[in-house]
Amino acid sequence: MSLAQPLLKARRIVVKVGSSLVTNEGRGVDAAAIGNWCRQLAELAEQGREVVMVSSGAIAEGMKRLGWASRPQELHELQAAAAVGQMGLAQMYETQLRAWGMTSAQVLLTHADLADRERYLNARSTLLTLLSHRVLPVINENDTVVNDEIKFGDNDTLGALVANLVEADALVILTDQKGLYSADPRKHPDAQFVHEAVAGDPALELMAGGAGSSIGRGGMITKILAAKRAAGSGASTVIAWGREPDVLLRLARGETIGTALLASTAKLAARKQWMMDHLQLHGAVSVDAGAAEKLSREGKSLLPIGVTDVQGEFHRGDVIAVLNAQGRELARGLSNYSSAEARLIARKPSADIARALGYAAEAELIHRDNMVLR
Ligand SMILES: Nc1ncnc2c1ncn2[C@@H]1O[C@H](COP(=O)(O)OP(=O)(O)O)[C@@H](O)[C@H]1O
Ligand SMILES: N[C@@H](CCC(=O)OP(=O)(O)O)C(=O)O
Repeated sequence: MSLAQPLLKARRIVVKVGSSLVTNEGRGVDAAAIGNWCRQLAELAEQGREVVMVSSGAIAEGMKRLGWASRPQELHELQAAAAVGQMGLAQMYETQLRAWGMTSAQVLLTHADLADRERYLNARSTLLTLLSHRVLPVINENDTVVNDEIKFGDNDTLGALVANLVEADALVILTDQKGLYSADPRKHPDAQFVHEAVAGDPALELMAGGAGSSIGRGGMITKILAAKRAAGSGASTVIAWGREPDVLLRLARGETIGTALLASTAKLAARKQWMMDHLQLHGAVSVDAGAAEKLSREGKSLLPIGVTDVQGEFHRGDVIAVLNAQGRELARGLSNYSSAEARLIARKPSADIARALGYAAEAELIHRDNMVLR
């Protein structure tokens, strides 16, 4: 049986690295390890792939800089450590990526940012814009502003949410083990290696234990759940050892290293299903026959020029219906503009949006990737 190669054809990839790898088990930001991944990231970019990095390590690095031997219990102490350590992380990625000719950007996110539809769309647009400029975003949780309830808690979950956000084709989780075993290999040296499985298979959750070191947080269970979440938007996950030589390049060449957790649904179908299940209607726009034809027959985005009427009050990021001249619902999707803005730009060419509003977000009122035909 030949094994799947989730990265071989992946165009957009999210790579997550854990604290113990990034900080060499808490000894401090590991320049050699980060340099190694950055070299590979630059080569992937050279191949025309878009990569987003999700890196942990801020708390571990901050603790080292502050001279703290053990991890504090107090949340604000952890947040302070993260603020200190994030400087070192960002500096290291910036320096190493620049050495390989890459421009990097720092993005700090919280759960609340992605739960709020407007901020979700803003984060998505910013990340996609960075990628379109061939900039490599380096993401971490914004530890300064999070409390227990709204924390991602572990960066595996953040990696999966970013994969959903940018509609990545694949998520790579680099850790201190070769992949998933049938039980925690630190406690069960005879555990069997899992080469491939379907993401979301409940049997996987029984195999996975908690963190193996005092540095990492989530352990294998959060990686299994992250793979399930990433599969929700059609991305397959690979869990692999971060110190495996040329791990990213070899995965991209189709080598079967680590554990592949495969998404069973296609990317766009999964995302659209998610939209249908989660979002309620906030308003509607009527469109002319030309726009109706473009949407229904050609699967195109809805541009403001085709909009003849705007109904209800909605915000950027709300779901609205698209109606034809007879009032039949053709589609629904996420609006890039509020109802007030939509009224100002209706019937106008997209080139006039900036003049009408004083700024332009997107050329489309609803992008086709954010739209489901009825
Ligand atoms: N079934 C399993 N297979 C592999 N590793 C496991 C398993 N169950 C628990 N673990 C533990 O998970 C650890 C990796 O998680 P963690 O320490 O949080 O790393 P990271 O910092 O990379 O997120 C491994 O070192 C291992 O001890
Ligand atoms: N934002 C925290 C993330 C901690 C965390 O999730 O670590 P890990 O389980 O090693 O990915 C930090 O940078 O320290």
